[in-house]
Amino acid sequence: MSTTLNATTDRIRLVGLSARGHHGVLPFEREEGQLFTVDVTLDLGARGTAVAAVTDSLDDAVDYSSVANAVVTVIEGEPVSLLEALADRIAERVLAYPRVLAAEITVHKPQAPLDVAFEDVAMTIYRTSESAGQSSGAHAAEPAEAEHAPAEPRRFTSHRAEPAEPETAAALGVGALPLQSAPPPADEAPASDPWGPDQWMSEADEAGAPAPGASAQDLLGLGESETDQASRRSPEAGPEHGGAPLLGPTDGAGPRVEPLGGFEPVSAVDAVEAVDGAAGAHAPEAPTAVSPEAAPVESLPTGLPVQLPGEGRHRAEPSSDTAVGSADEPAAPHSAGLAEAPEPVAESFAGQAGAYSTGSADPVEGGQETPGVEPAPLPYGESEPVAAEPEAPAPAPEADLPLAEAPDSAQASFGLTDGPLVDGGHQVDGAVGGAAAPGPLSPALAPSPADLPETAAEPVEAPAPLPTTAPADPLEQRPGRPVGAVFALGANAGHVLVTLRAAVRSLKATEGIEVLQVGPLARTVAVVPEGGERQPDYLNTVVTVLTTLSPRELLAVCQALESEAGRVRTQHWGPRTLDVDLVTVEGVDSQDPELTLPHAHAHERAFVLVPWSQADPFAELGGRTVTELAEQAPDRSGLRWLAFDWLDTDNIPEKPTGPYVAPPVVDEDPEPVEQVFNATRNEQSVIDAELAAEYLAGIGELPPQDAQNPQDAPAVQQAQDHHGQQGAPEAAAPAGGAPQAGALPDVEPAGLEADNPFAAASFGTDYAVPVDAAQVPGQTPGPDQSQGQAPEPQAPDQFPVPQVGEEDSWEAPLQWNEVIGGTDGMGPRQGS
Ligand SMILES: Nc1ncnc2c1ncn2[C@@H]1O[C@H](COP(=O)(O)OP(=O)(O)OP(=O)(O)O)[C@@H](O)[C@H]1O
Ligand SMILES: Nc1nc2c(c(=O)[nH]1)N=C(CO)CN2
Repeated sequence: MSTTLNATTDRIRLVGLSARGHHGVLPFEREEGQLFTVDVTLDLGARGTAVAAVTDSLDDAVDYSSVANAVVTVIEGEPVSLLEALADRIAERVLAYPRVLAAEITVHKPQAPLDVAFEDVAMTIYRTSESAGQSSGAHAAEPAEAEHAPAEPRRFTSHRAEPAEPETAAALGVGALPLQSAPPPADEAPASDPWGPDQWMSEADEAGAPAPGASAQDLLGLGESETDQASRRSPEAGPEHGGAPLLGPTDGAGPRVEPLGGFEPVSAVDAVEAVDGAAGAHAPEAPTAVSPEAAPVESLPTGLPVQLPGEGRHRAEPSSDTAVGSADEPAAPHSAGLAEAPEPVAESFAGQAGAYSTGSADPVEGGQETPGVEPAPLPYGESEPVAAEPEAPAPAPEADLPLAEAPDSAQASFGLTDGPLVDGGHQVDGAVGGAAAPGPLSPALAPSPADLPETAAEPVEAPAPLPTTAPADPLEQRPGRPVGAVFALGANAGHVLVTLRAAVRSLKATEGIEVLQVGPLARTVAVVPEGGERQPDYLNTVVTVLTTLSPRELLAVCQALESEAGRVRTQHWGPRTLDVDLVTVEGVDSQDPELTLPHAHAHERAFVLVPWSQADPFAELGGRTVTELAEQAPDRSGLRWLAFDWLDTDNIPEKPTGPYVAPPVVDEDPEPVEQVFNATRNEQSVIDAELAAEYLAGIGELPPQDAQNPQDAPAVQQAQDHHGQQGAPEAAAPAGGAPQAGALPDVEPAGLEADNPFAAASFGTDYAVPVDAAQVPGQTPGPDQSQGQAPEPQAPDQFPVPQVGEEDSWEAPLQWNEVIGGTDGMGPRQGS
């Protein structure tokens, strides 16, 4: 196969078309997806743009925006195993456009699961239009043919430059234009495709786009598999590496796999170039991103040791039945400077959609939502685009009502019903479910018992029947569309690793919650109240989600997870088998002591901020980036390591050592909770409504029509029960003590041992000592094991400074490493 790509042909180049795809050989690639970026050079032949140049009409041009969307649709479409197959499908798609004589496709897979540091894997193929080849052989776009183009301009001005109109191109006489050998379907996404395209990324999913699906011929013999690639020690060994210039002729059957020096995804529009100069413009640009695998440990703010992931990265790991997929993040550039930088979920939650708007069919920018249109909910995995052109009447007047005045019709289309109302922590009896439709998340997020470890917490149950009345508590309100939320998890007693894994699984299985990202596991020095007893290191992580639950329901989820992990509250900031805090809920600001949002201390906790910044590099909190906050957090030096594959492998760094701390035992009766309504919804903070619309489109749902209806608000019964039993005492107490950013204590590190975990947390020294240095069996002080108790908590009127103890006082205690980790369910050593 020859090429028409040369300096004499007109070309359109789209660079950095990025989207999340689920292509790959490995199961996790199929499940979790990853970033793919595509560069496309369309060869229009010699003077291929001459007609459009004269008419200045899009009808006579190749609509690059349509091409861009078609490419993204392929990326997001049916998963394939090999880059070869993906590139071929993209080539086939773009070659179906009239006037496109040939195309060079480069597919970047910068997060490919290689076991070596790398920046990118890129495969380039070059394909000519089959018809071009047939009609004019290797010279599909001879200048002589192109010269006919301007001769009859009136004949083609009425044609749109879309696929499936080959006659249009033929009429132009601009080269030998391709026949439409692969007429595209109107709907590119297979109905059963569990990774159906994000609606907002495929709005130009036009009828002219060709069908995906490479021919067997194309799929055969086009190079090695990604598994083979991954097994090599270097990606340079591709079959055709290093040969042809990128815009020069290549063997159409021979994709290239190139290690590139990085790339910079850019928006399709910005990136489009009408390349009319010489070849060579395809040189890799200076990298602005550091791939996770390639990033040095030193790139982390704290310089802490990092366990590089064995499979490239760690993201949310959907359980086998949670492959919703459609809420995956859209194209987004990599973050820079992070040792592990999974692509951000659609947007940082601080900038997401106005989910707490009135919720009743409120229109969304971009026409993603269709007020009044209520198609039947689709099962997960089915992709039904949200109508782009609403046929329904304008939003009802009540859509603009304040939240407290939201109509009672709100819940219907979400179907998140059949649960008791969480009414400030008290179930309202007599509730009746309002909607029969299943919740949009429930089918896909239904727990799989097999997925749960032995000690896994049970998934939070589906909401129960609904009451007819409820207080106008903003925290009770379910969002009008899925919103972002962030959970922080920490544990330092019991089987910590098992517990945290179980908690993540439970979150994934919780109805109304879709886990987007699971942060790395961070081993952190325990931050304890000033004067408090030292504690073993924590393992911390953060989970970002999309949710349709109300803030109080999310708090109930937190408490249910804690209870399922066997947590009992014996002291403020005491050792715990599991602590789950709700860090943020998009659009919600609350000073309610029972549920303060954002969490009162999150902005100053490196053990929250660092995993969070890794899970969502673009996250913001209080107007500052989480990354920045992490760097300034007083406990930042208490980070010992990060592990990114912690859900998938036991091959994590050294687990915390020190005395085993038995889970505390409850010793007090619950007290009633005094409900305080002191929350607001800050709709001004919500700037991107499309994310949620895209999410809903992806799961085959429309936004709820009646999400504000408190009577339809469900509850998590299990969580509710736990809340009432165990959350009450502490919930009744003010959760104050949160300092303002910038008012943190300035503590000096003098006199501390570098490997003193408590000192490290307290005094901001750069703590990056090898883990072994901290392993001093029997030397780590901690609470009294015999009682599992620690001193009384101090009044939380200031940021607690981690306590620096005197000499270690414990003797030969059971080492935490012996009980903390593993999935074997082994309990603490007895009799030691
Ligand atoms: N954003 C929030 N997330 C979780 N709990 C919160 C939040 N805001 C307030 N609370 C209240 O805080 C109470 C105490 O929570 P918890 O026992 O987890 O505190 P802690 O872990 O000892 O301290 P911290 O909340 O500072 O981590 C809970 O009963 C809950 O009602
Ligand atoms: N390192 C670390 N320290 C803590 C943590 C935690 O999760 N990690 N949680 C606390 C109370 O929730 C108090 N201190």
